[in-house]
Amino acid sequence: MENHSSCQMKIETGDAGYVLEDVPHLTDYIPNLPTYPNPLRSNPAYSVVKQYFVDADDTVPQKVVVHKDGPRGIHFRRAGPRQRVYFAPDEVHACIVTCGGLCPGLNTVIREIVCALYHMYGVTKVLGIDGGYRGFYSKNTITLTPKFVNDIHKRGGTIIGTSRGGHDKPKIVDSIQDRGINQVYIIGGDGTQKGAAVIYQEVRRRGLKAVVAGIPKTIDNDIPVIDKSFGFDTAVEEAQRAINAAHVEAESAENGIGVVKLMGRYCGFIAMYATLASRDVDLCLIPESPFFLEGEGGLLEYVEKRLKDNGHMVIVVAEGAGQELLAAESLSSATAQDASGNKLLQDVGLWISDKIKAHFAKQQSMPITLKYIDPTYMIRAVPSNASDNVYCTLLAQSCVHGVMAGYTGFTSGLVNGRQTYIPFNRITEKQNNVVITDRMWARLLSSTNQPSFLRSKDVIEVLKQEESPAPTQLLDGENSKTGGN
Ligand SMILES: Nc1ncnc2c1ncn2[C@@H]1O[C@H](COP(=O)(O)OP(=O)(O)OP(=O)(O)O)[C@@H](O)[C@H]1O
Ligand SMILES: O=P(O)(O)OC[C@H]1O[C@](O)(CO)[C@@H](O)[C@@H]1O
Ligand SMILES: [Mg+2]
Repeated sequence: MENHSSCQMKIETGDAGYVLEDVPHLTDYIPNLPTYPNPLRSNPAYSVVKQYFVDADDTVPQKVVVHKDGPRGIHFRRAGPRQRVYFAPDEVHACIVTCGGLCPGLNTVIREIVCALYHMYGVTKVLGIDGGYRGFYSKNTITLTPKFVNDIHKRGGTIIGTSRGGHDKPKIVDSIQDRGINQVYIIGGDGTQKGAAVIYQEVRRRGLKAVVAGIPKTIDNDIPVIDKSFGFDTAVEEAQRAINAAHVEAESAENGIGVVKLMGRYCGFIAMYATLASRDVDLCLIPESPFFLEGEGGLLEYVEKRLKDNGHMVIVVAEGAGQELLAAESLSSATAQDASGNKLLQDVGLWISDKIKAHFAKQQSMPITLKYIDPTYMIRAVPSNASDNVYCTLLAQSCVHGVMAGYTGFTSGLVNGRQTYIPFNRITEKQNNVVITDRMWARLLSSTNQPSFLRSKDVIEVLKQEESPAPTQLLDGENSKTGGN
């Protein structure tokens, strides 16, 4: 087996096209570190479990659909407890930070990191960094104990606060170094993981024995490689309440239309799944699929037809959909950004509602009643549901096992149903989005019976994008992991 190791990438290749995209380890830059037997060996809950410890050579394939002569493809290191650990319990000084927007399950992840450290590894020094990255250098810390976090999984939000912007590398790493922190757990989305990668590089450059690990968070589901992000199921479930309300309102009026705007800045996973789950939706609009309003085959024509056929309709629109149409009409700047540099969006739900109202007002022959429901923040501010709670628990425990085993510069993530350690660069190199030529979007189109709105120039554009996949991409339809094919 060949080994190509560098500060950036640690890649091992094997027979039949096997590739291990490994994660860094403390010993890559600090030699001769002492190791200790894993305390789980004497933990009555685990010592009886056969093969509880993960074999050092266990890896998980990114691609599970293979062809007879195809390469075995990229693998990631399997997560789980190792026989030996690189920290003595009383040596550990851990901290947890949450960054970016809220997501159901944040508190569960915090709770389970604290409890895994305490109960599995005997660690008793765990700090919460208050209010995202900027909290490292501008706020006091919060002491986290199992008692303090006991009930927090029942609450939405994050008990340690979050923020956008404020990623000041030298100040953050100074704070880690000055406080003697040697385990940094960073929970957040794509931006946060980019920030974590930068912190890891600086910690390594300074030669600190401090592990930096990420846990992916985003209800948008825009993080690549992983099966799906925690909180996504909860958000889709919560979105049903808004869609149900829109349906009830629409059904009860003559030519009733319910419009629901859901989150999804650059990708439409929440809208797509909420639509598929509901069956009451007649039209779903997402950022990945362009649409147009006027003329033959346009949105307004479809709305008219649907009302004539069925008397009412429900429209679900992801917040990032149709932004180019709004920008073309708007006088305000389309380049406005939040503190992290994310594009600030215009209200597509309001815009589309106004367009539909204006269209039917002009016609006069068909009076409509339109109700616009915007549950945007409601679907992410709720506590996580039962399955997300279990998912969060496994993610948090897997991350703690990896950190105790001395791995660093990684994000914990579920790949094909297995917990793995993924190098930061694989998580940050691109964003996940709905592939509109995949089966899942076709399923949606056939469930709503909506037109695809694709004109020949859009089809050419989509096909062009498909022909030039990212160089590292081996998977067919990898981007549409959620729901699979
Ligand atoms: N390229 C980057 N380098 C360093 N830090 C970054 C980078 N991008 C974002 N960050 C920092 O990461 C934090 C979170 O980023 P952001 O607000 O984009 O949310 P996110 O983690 O992507 O989560 P979500 O989009 O799901 O809400 C912010 O504090 C931001 O300053
Ligand atoms: O108002 P905030 O906190 O910036 O968050 C809004 C954004 O956060 C997300 O939920 C996650 O990125 C997006 O869907 C949304 O655009
Ligand atoms: Mg983001």
